Amino acid sequence: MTNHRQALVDVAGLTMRFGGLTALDKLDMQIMEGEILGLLGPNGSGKTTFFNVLTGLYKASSGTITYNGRNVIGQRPQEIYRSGVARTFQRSRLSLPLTVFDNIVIGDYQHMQHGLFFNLFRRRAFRAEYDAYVGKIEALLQIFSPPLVNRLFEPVETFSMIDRRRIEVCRALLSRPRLLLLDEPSAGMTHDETDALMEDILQVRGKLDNLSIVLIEHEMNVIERITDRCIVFNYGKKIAEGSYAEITADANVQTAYLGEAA
Ligand SMILES: Nc1ncnc2c1ncn2[C@@H]1O[C@H](COP(=O)(O)OP(=O)(O)OP(=O)(O)O)[C@@H](O)[C@H]1O
Repeated sequence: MTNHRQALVDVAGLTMRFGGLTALDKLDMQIMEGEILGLLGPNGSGKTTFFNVLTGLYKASSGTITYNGRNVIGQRPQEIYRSGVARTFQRSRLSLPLTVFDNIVIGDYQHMQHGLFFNLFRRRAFRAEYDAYVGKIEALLQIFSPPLVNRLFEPVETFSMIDRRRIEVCRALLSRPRLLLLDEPSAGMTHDETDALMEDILQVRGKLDNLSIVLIEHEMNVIERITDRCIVFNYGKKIAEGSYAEITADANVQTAYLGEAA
């Protein structure tokens, strides 16, 4: 961990309106190279909207997100993905009857030489690309979750919840992103499963050089354990920023959470 990190992403004046609702309100923030940044805030505070704008699913009403020296606002999701931003979703996007291999490859179809359907249905003709994918996926699973390597061609529906989550994270990592966005990876898992998944994520960060991770998470023990820094949203604004200890001691953060519970 170095103290002189560069900003990988620079967000300035980012505003996202849905009709009369302002989901992101003149947001200024940075994501630093190699950090694990926790994104916190009450329900509806704009966290997922931020991911959706950063990955090109929504076009911001105003403001900029500078990544790789370019403003991503207005770029298509595929362009942003190809430039190294990958994500997981709050709800699983796995196709349960398909194998681990197929699910992971589908996630990367934008990088494929011959397009998704060509590859899925004409595998023999494109053996070389197929073999390269098997090799890449095995290498990734070996880093992330070695027991999954031997189950590459089993359907996802036969896997536990935590393994499914691992598969989703591997799918996001296949493109070797510089920035990985994880939307509530602990959702639906037990404490033990969550602990194990977080351990895996720390392992991955240790092995994939300079990967930045932004984690939306409600489990405070997860945030405390794996983040280097946290940012707290409330009503689409950044209300606090700092270490876990700093943000949990912050009066504005306490009010935002207590206000929600009241
Ligand atoms: N596509 C949309 N159309 C209209 N309103 C939306 C849309 N997406 C999000 N919103 C609204 O924007 C606000 C922020 O939602 P968002 O999902 O970003 O919050 P969040 O912090 O991720 O919440 P949670 O922790 O519940 O996932 C909410 O009021 C939500 O209803």
